[in-house]
Amino acid sequence: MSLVEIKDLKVHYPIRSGFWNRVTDEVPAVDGITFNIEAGETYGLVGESGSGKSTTGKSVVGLEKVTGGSILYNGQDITKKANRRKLDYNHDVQMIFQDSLSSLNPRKRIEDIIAEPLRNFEHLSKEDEKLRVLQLLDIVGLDADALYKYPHQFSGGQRQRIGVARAVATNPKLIIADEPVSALDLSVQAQVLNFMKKIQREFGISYLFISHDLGVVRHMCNNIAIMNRGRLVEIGTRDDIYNHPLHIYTKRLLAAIPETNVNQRAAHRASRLAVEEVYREQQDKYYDDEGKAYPLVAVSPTHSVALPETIAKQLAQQETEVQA
Ligand SMILES: Nc1ncnc2c1ncn2[C@@H]1O[C@H](COP(=O)(O)OP(=O)(O)OP(=O)(O)O)[C@@H](O)[C@H]1O
Repeated sequence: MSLVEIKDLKVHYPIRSGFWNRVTDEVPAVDGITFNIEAGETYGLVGESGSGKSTTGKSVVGLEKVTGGSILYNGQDITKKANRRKLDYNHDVQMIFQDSLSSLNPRKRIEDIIAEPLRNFEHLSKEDEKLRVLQLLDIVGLDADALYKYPHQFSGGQRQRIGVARAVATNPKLIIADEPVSALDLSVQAQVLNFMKKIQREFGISYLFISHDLGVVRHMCNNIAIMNRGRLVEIGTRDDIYNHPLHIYTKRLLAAIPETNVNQRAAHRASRLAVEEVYREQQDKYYDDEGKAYPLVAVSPTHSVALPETIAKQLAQQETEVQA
């Protein structure tokens, strides 16, 4: 049994209009997605802005009401409130947000911010609480004098590390990290990601790592799902996604990773243009008549792509021949 099993999850937001504010339509933000997160792994959920990643993350934490499907945590469906309570779910599952400035209360000192989940769930003595907060600061590489400061007195990278310290305070089993490093400079990104990995090793945490950037996800995730217009278009291991991508949307995301090697830039630009041309000419092949992604089809035990079966198998075959 996987730690988390997301089965045909749907979250449709109602659109209201008119004098009576009636529901006249809906936005299928998440439109039937299925994937599993194993204990101790970092699972990547990747897609452009508006593809439904954050809505998925919020549903897993229990912050979003789901329209259909289920989210099993240790085999229990946590879309039902009674199960969340029974499982102590709010203790076991925490979230890290992109915008550390707005997610940390500006009027509270760091000591109180990090201690907040401890006060909610652990009820330690004052001395033990302080020791634990100091320990957490140490783990994320911040000095003890941080205790008495406020969020605005830290850099973006340091604030994000404070967010990580708060999220791991209660030894959670799963952390939903929603674009945790997108607002940071490249060098600081690497620092925060390394802390997240270190903490994962120490505490045995699983991450659902949400990002628009396949470049960042490569360093973090063993398994990756690519999300587009509320659906999953490709699922695979890191090797499947980076070395044998099949869906044109995945190829476009890969081509959008900036090339850091100056000598490779011309080749990178040429391959990016080639992908865009395929997209322009063949995009009908990749989506159904309503412009939606097809159901996923397995082309190997680890790799699935959202295409009609014959096309999926044909593309997988071509990919194998190119590699050989
Ligand atoms: N509360 C809401 N009411 C109505 N529509 C919403 C709501 N929240 C999100 N949406 C819509 O649902 C879709 C998915 O949004 P979501 O925030 O999950 O995407 P995302 O992939 O996380 O994008 P971003 O990275 O920009 O946050 C978008 O079309 C968005 O406009």
